[in-house]
Amino acid sequence: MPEKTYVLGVDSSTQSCKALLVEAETGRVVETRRADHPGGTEVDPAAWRAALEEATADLLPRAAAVSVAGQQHGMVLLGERREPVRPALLWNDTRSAHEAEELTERLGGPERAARRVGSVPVASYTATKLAWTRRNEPESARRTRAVALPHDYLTLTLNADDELVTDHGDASGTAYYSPADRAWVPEIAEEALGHAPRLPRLAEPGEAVGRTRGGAVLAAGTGDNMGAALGLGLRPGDVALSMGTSAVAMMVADSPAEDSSGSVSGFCDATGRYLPLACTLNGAPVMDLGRRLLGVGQEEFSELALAGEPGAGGAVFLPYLNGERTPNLPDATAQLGGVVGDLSRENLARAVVEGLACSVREAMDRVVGHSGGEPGRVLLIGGGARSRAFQRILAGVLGRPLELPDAEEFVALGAARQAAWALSGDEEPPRWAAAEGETVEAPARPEVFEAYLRFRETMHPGA
Ligand SMILES: Nc1ncnc2c1ncn2[C@@H]1O[C@H](COP(=O)(O)OP(=O)(O)O)[C@@H](O)[C@H]1O
Ligand SMILES: O=C(CO)[C@@H](O)[C@H](O)COP(=O)(O)O
Repeated sequence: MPEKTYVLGVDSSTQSCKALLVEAETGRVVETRRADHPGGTEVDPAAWRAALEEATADLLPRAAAVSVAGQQHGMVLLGERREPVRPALLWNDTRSAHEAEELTERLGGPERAARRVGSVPVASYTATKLAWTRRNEPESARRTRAVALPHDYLTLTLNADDELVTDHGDASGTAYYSPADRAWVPEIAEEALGHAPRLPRLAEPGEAVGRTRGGAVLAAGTGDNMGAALGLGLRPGDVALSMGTSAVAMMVADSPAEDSSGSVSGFCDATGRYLPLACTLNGAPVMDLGRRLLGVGQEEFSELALAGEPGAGGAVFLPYLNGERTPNLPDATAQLGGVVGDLSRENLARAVVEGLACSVREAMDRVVGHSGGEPGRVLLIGGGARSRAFQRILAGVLGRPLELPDAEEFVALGAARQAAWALSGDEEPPRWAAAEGETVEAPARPEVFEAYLRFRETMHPGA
């Protein structure tokens, strides 16, 4: 029997690095590894590199091709010898909110900004972090020779040719890239940093960008959400909801979003199409906080929330733990309203999960509203999707069934598919069987979402 060919897909996301060894022909996952990342919104890229090495040590030698997908937007400043100049600032670091407003102004206001760089910049976008660094740490800015994204940096560490490369998907989250032109807008990076940094070469979808030292083909990699869309085989009309550190709602599209309201990020995907997306800063860690406060594990927290009443006895939770991006409230904190003397543990857990579900519904409504159509399938993925309470409560708040694809780690699976694509040299990604899954249904609870919006309007009028 001929030897099987394997490819390696990596997801270097906010909380951890996950690696899947996958059969190139079928997409069947044969091995899974994981290594933790440090917490915080500022991380030394060396820690990601160490996690990548740990998670892939015994898998990389078995792979004919490899691809790294990574958390989007993070600013990795590289010096003369390609060494990180300072810790990376992550997508969920809101310190550059003021610079985001300034950049939007400089680009001619929201409408022009959306046309020029695909999205209205918020603090997540890399360009705003460059401007923050120039203003607050001029020495770090001065020492910077090249700017990379997390996945570009990790791909560079694997590349025997030492070339810095990125893809259009992750590039589209920098705010110094034009999705309409599919090209960098280097003058934005230059103005933000105070001098022109080297930017990675933009690889085309499916391109083999080099080889590892062991001889495996290296794909360009991509942003984690683009990886998930590729891993899911997202079809027009499908909505993918990802419940990781962030909560994301995304669809695939044939043209850039250019949403001047700022609700929808106008990203590229990893296949040459586009990926309109709404992202919140507060995903699964909202449930982590809930279970810490109640002193229970994930299972018990889920059971408590399911035992609470729909509407949580009037308690309403705005889950903006780390500021928020959808809606754009970078300085917000979380708020619990409607608390009465007999608030039970069950209803407290319920309020936390309902608040999270409402914030996901808001993100999804914005993306679907922008697409102008009715959604087809709604797919739920990511670590937080394992919570039964979240599945059921979200289905109720959305008022529609949710599909739970039965595979896990779609970002790493998408990266593996990109690696197999680069290995094949074909025009299109390999056809792998779509993941089957369970459908979750629950009675519609429009009143829960209405109560959430009313409370939000009281706390943040006009948000
Ligand atoms: N059964 C569960 N219930 C609720 N949350 C969960 C469960 N399993 C994992 N999570 C949460 O999922 C998150 C990690 O998801 P993941 O998609 O890996 O994040 P990221 O890609 O941002 O690193 C963590 O906050 C973790 O606590
Ligand atoms: O900022 C965004 C998308 O614009 C986030 O979705 C990051 O890409 C981080 O993703 P996760 O770690 O939550 O998967």
